[in-house]
Amino acid sequence: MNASKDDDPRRSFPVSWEELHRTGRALAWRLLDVGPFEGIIGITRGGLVPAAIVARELELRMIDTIGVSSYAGYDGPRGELKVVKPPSLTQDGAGWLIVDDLVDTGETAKVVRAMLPKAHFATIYAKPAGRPLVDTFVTEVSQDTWIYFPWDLEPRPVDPIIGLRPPI
Ligand SMILES: O=P(O)(O)OC[C@H]1O[C@H](OP(=O)(O)OP(=O)(O)O)[C@H](O)[C@@H]1O
Ligand SMILES: O=c1[nH]c(=O)c2nc[nH]c2[nH]1
Ligand SMILES: [Mg+2]
Repeated sequence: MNASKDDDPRRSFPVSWEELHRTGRALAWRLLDVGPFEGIIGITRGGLVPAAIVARELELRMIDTIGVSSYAGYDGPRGELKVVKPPSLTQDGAGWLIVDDLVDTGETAKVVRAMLPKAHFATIYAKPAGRPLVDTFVTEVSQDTWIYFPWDLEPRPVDPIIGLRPPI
């Protein structure tokens, strides 16, 4: 089953800024053995913060983006993937690093890899369906998990867990 934010997936995986930073740095450590890279291409928008973390750690200053849009609106259903901003790079991507926050179904990765087939594709998180499309990632979560990134969260009061217990 593929999770979506509209489905109430079985598992939710909220990520704090600190955790994202730590796991982004862990990704940079893994990429150290793969590079050096000419530069980095962030997949907007989710790949922008991870790309900034990796660029800082690997001292990459050539930064490009690919803009991919897949939802009709914030809460709309997932629509057809559209490349709203192609990469500036006109070659096959050899020597370049592509960074996104996660692969889920792998559809975004497929579109991006078709544009730059020789680039190295890295994400912080991977779900099983997308995993074969990623060259390097750090943390795998199950397909029915929805990852909540810190830019999509705000701290809120919650009821005590005991109150959530169903009545006997
Ligand atoms: O493997 P997939 O099923 O294609 O899903 C992964 C993509 O979905 C999310 O982006 P989204 O299209 O929601 O846009 P955003 O990065 O602008 O939030 C995420 O940032 C990945 O890019
Ligand atoms: O914030 C997100 N969390 C996810 O788990 C996910 N899967 C696709 N797109 C996603 N966006
Ligand atoms: Mg994205």
